[in-house]
Amino acid sequence: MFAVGNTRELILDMLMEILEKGSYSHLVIRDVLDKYNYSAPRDKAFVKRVTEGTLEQLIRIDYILNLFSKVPVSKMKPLIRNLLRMSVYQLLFMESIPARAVINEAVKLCGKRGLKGLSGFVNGVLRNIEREKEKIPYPDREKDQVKYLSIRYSMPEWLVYKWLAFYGNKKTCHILEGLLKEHPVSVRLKESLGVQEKAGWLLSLKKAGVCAKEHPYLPYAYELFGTEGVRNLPGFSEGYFAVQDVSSMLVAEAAGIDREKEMLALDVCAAPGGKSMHIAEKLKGRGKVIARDLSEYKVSLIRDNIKRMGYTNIETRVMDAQQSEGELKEKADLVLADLPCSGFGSMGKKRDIKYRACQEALTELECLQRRILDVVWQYVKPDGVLLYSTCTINPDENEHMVEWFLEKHPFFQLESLSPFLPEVLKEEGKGGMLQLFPGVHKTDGFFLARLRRCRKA
Ligand SMILES: C[S@@+](CC[C@H](N)C(=O)[O-])C[C@H]1O[C@@H](n2cnc3c(N)ncnc32)[C@H](O)[C@@H]1O
Repeated sequence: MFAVGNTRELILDMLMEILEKGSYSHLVIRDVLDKYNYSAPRDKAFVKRVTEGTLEQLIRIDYILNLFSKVPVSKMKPLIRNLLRMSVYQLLFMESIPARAVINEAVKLCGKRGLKGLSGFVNGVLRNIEREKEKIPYPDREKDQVKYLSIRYSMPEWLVYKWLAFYGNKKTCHILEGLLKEHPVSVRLKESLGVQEKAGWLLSLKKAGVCAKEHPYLPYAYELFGTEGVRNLPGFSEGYFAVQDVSSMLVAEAAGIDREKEMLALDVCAAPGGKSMHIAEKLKGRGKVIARDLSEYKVSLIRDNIKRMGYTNIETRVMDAQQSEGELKEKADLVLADLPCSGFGSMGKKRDIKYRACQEALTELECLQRRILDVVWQYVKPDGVLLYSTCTINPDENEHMVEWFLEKHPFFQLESLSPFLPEVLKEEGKGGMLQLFPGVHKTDGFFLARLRRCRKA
């Protein structure tokens, strides 16, 4: 079990791993919480909150540190800069923790990690911030809106600039606010579960201190509050549920599966298998899903999930979606192209995405998306459906990508998503594309388009 002292040490190590070594935050946090699952829920909640919060508010925290420290954040020793960052997060955003405790623990940790000589510096910077925290001068919104929003919401300036240009002031502010709101874990409960099994699951979650709320969009979607990790929850190993954002669940809904007909669905970028499994479930054993991904490792993630959830009608394959698989030409009733993307829609859960992104990487991703789309449309039978989706809110990867595709492949047509969507989204999906935004919709940011192949090429 970890206690207060080493709880903070653990957070420091996690931040070093994520911010200095480049590991993915959601994986680091998940692995640590799984490893220390036996620890007190309060300690686990603290570790998660401080680590995620520090990442979420990093730009604002660094801005403040640069105001109060003679040494710029970029020139500090990595251990010191991350110790200061996590301490500033606690001073500014966790009122329930006495400032004295935050500062003392930081000074102690500094010495424990062999940097006793810098403990005076750490002490001084944190004390000054604590004293002045109500009077911190932020950039003037009127004079420099981009800078103001960037620091206020800890979003890189180039992204704020891009979103203001695409979406305007009001929507951009909604998105920025939405990304900073609490993001509970959402899960898809197997629709095939009986009433008693479902009631038993809800009860055992309650006993485990987890509050499960039905999501307003879909009856089998639940949001889980008060959990620091899902793998140890009741029902996980039994395969009762899959972790999936509600936006992603809409893809299998949009597939419009006719349970009377056998069908072949092909998911060309399927790992870890969330949408493939959901489609397999909707098929109810009629027909098959072929779930492909780029590497053996990625496909092993799909296999693990299929095994846990108990689906039998999914076949997995390692395959680069840029390569053509001749035997599948015009064979699939449904092709799902849930492509690698910038992931801006899931920044609320994967808090380091915003710091990793850059325009060059976006341009590369768009080229990859075009190359994949240019191959995978061929698998769609005449009269079959191609679903294109991303978990981003970047129009170049979404609406503009669909426009590009339709121009090049005019034998596809957008088809209304409305018949497949929950009531509140029907209007927005009627043109065949649906863009969901954090802070505007009750989901992560996500894009979906339904394209019908009208004839042969
Ligand atoms: C958005 S994720 C897919 C999520 C998945 N559909 C789900 O619902 O669980 C994109 C996937 O594309 C895969 N990928 C990236 N490049 C690929 C390529 N050239 N061919 C096939 N898969 C690729 C990645 O490994 C990643 O698993």
